[in-house]
Amino acid sequence: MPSLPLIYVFQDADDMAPALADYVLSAQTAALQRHDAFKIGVSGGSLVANLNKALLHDPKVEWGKWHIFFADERLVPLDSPDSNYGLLKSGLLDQLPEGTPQPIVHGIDVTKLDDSLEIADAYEKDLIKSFAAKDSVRLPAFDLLLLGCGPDGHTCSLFPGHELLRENIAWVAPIEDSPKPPPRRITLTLPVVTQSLRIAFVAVGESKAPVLKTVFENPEEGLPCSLVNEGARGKVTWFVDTPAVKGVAVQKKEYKPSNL
Ligand SMILES: O=C1O[C@H](COP(=O)(O)O)[C@@H](O)[C@H](O)[C@H]1O
Repeated sequence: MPSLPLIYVFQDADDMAPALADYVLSAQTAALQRHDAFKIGVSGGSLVANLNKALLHDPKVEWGKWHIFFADERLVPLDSPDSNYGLLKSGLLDQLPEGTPQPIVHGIDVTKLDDSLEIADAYEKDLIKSFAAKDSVRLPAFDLLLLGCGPDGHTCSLFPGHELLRENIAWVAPIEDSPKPPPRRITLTLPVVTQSLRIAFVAVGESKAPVLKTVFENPEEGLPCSLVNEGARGKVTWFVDTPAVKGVAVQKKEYKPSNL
C-alpha cells in the first residue's frame, strides 16, 4: 500500500474531468457492491465546478443511490451565496438532466442557525443514523470524501493552527472564528476525515501553488491538508492541474482509467 498520496497532474480542469469522473465512479461501484448506496462527503468552494465538469453528463453516475454529506458547511441560509449546500445545488444538482433520480442530500438544520453547537450535534446524529454507528463509538467511514485545499492549507473548515485540529471526540464540530468568512461554520473533524475509505483533493490554478509547495515539501508544518495526507496514509489522491503544482517537487503519476 503506497504511503505517499497519489498525485495526478493534468493540463487544466477540462483535461482532469474524465479522470476525476472515473475515480468517483470506481468509488461508486465499490460502495454499491458493499452496501447498495454511495455515501459521499463533499466540500464547497472550487470543488463544485470541477465536479460539474466531471459528472454532469456522465450516464454512469447513479445519482439516486448517492447520499451526499457536507465536509463542512457555513451557518447561513441555504439560499445564501455562502452556503455550500446552495453552491452544490445551483452548481451541479439543479443542472442534472430532467428525470435524473435525485440524491439524498444531508444539509444542516437551518432553523437553528443561531446555535452552532446544536447544528453540529444534529449533523453528527444524522451521521450516526446514516452510518448505523449506533454505539457512536465506531467512526463513520465515508465511501469517498472529496475535498478542497484553501490557499492557507485549510480543508473542510479545519484551519491552520486552529484548536479544532486537536478535536478527537466530536465527529462534527462548530467553529465560530473561521479566519475565512463567514466565521460561523460546522466541520467534520480530522478523525472522521481520515477514517474515510477514500479521500481525494482537487486543486486547480496557480493560486494553489504556494500552499501546495508547503503541503508537499514541508509536511512537518502541519497544515490541515498535510495532516490529512499523513493521517489517511495510502488512501489519499490529489487531482491537480499543472499551474497548481508549478515549482512544487511532487512525484507525479499518470492516471490509469479503471476500465469501468
Ligand atoms: O471555505 C471553504 O474553502 C475550502 C477551499 O475552497 P477553495 O475554493 O479554495 O477550493 C472549501 O474546500 C470548503 O468547503 C469551504 O467551506
